[in-house]
Amino acid sequence: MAHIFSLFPETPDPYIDGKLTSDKPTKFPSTPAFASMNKPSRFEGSILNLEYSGTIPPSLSGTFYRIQPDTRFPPLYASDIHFNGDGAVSAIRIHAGQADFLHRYVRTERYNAETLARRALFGRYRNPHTDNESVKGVIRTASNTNVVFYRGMLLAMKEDGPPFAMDPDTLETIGRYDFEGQIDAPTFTAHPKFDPATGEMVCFAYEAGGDGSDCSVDVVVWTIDGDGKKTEEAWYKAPFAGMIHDVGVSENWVVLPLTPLKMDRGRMKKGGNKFAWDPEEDQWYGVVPRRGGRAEDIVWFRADNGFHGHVAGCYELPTGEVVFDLTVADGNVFFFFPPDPSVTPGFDSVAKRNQLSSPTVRWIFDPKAKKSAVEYPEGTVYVADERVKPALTWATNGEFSRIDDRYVTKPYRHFWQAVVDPTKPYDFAKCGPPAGGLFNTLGHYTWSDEHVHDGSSASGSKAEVGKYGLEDTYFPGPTMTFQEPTFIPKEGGAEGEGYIIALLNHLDELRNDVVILDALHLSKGPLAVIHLPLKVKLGLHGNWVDNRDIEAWKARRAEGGDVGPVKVATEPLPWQKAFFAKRDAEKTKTTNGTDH
Ligand SMILES: C=Cc1ccc(O)c(OC)c1
Ligand SMILES: [Fe+2]
Repeated sequence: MAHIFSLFPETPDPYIDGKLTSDKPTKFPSTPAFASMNKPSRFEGSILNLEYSGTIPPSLSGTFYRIQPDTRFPPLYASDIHFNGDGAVSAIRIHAGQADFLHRYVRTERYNAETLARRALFGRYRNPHTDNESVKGVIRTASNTNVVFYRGMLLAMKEDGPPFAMDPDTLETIGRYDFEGQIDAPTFTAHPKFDPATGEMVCFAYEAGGDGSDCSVDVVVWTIDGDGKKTEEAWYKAPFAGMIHDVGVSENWVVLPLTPLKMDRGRMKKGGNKFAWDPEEDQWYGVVPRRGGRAEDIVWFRADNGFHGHVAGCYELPTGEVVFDLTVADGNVFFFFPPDPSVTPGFDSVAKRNQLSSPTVRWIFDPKAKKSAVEYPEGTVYVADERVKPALTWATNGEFSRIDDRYVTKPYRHFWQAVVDPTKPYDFAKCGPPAGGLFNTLGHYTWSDEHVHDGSSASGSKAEVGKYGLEDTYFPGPTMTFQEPTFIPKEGGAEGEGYIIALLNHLDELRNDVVILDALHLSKGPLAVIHLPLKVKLGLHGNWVDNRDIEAWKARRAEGGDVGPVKVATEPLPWQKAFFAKRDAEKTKTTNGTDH
């Protein structure tokens, strides 16, 4: 019998040569970027008392915030990618052994413009040359990569634009946040780091010198103190306009991993990709001082080609050297940014996609290393004379490293990852290709004593310690994958004592659960599995916020509180003012007929 839908007349494909040709498209492209676990969810809503199995630890009281890209309207280009979707935030609120759910989009400028038009107006990922004329000059960030609790607000962040502030209770968007006028750069990282010793936020931006879409090589690093005051701002030149996604922060240094994913203005103007993988380029690490940095204080270390994942820990040795741990894959993880044949002909990074390995790599940098000033077209770049090699490579094969954030800047022993274990069964028949990667396992890694440089030693037996440390994993079954694991500290507990919370993807049912595990004993399996009755989507990053912090800040942010309500940006960014001034000048010129 014919399926009932097949009785409808065939609707014409709204995409011709990959471009959207209809004002009222009725369907998303049928590409993997919009299918399976990544089919747009597009809802907002709330659920009280989610179902769950097991026991939610009664002491847990707080909210797990996480964010996902979730495209709202059929995109202007059929080849659109997951990373271009609108930011949608989930709040999993846990209290007294129960869990509630709230899910809302970030009202960015992009969101508001597209809502008015009821259709997509912004084109390809970070390429304004592909946008509808009506939105030129509008901040185009989708705020879809991280959601961070900062001084009583939630900041939704994506590295191509400024953060947007949301109410942690209602997830209502308050507006664009410019740190009360202190930061007016066009871009801002999605990975700020908080120093638990000082209460400072260390943050940075790349492609920061111009309008945020012009492939600038300028990198800026800021410190905001615990009272919200900007105390440091230092500008540096990178050797090329490439991606700097995550960052390492130690007591005195900041490490900026520059990935060989390169921007190109010419390619962008032709409507092409923002980034292209350069398999012939080095990976670079810029090391800068946390305090009093000047342009000439950066040291750029070069190493053989590699693809940076997320940072685990970063800290200093008694010698003053900086330990920096992150995953580094041996090829292009972002298959949607392939090599540009006009730059590196003959490379096909898509073919290698499913054979990449992604170990945890430790680098040890000497910030005082001998360096040379090298003249590049866009400025002087300070390059270490000696190339660097990994101090060690631990074959963890994961991504989304997280630590106990109370150990940011300090020697640490534990980290967690979403792990790819290809030796485990996978039900391809039920699930198809695993959207977002086969992260079928959660991993907890414990560095062995000789690799923890704080003079302490692990309690208990060392019998199981392998080459670099212990591995403790949880594999739930052949139809499931994980999103990023987030650590929840136990009050007063030692490093690693607490819980891991993560989204679980049911690839067969297209539904999500939220799992809570004992962080130091993943292999025992979840303490609780909270069941969402629906699919959210594949997300990026999340953070746990203790209810006491939320409540304390609510009081401080109240009218009459000691800090007062969040003050969002009131003026356009400098690049927008320049853009509108130029456009107005051009309009006046043509309407006055001064050209004739
Ligand atoms: C995971 C990395 C990453 C890097 C850049 C992005 O724009 C992004 O958007 C979701 C994600
Ligand atoms: Fe990230």
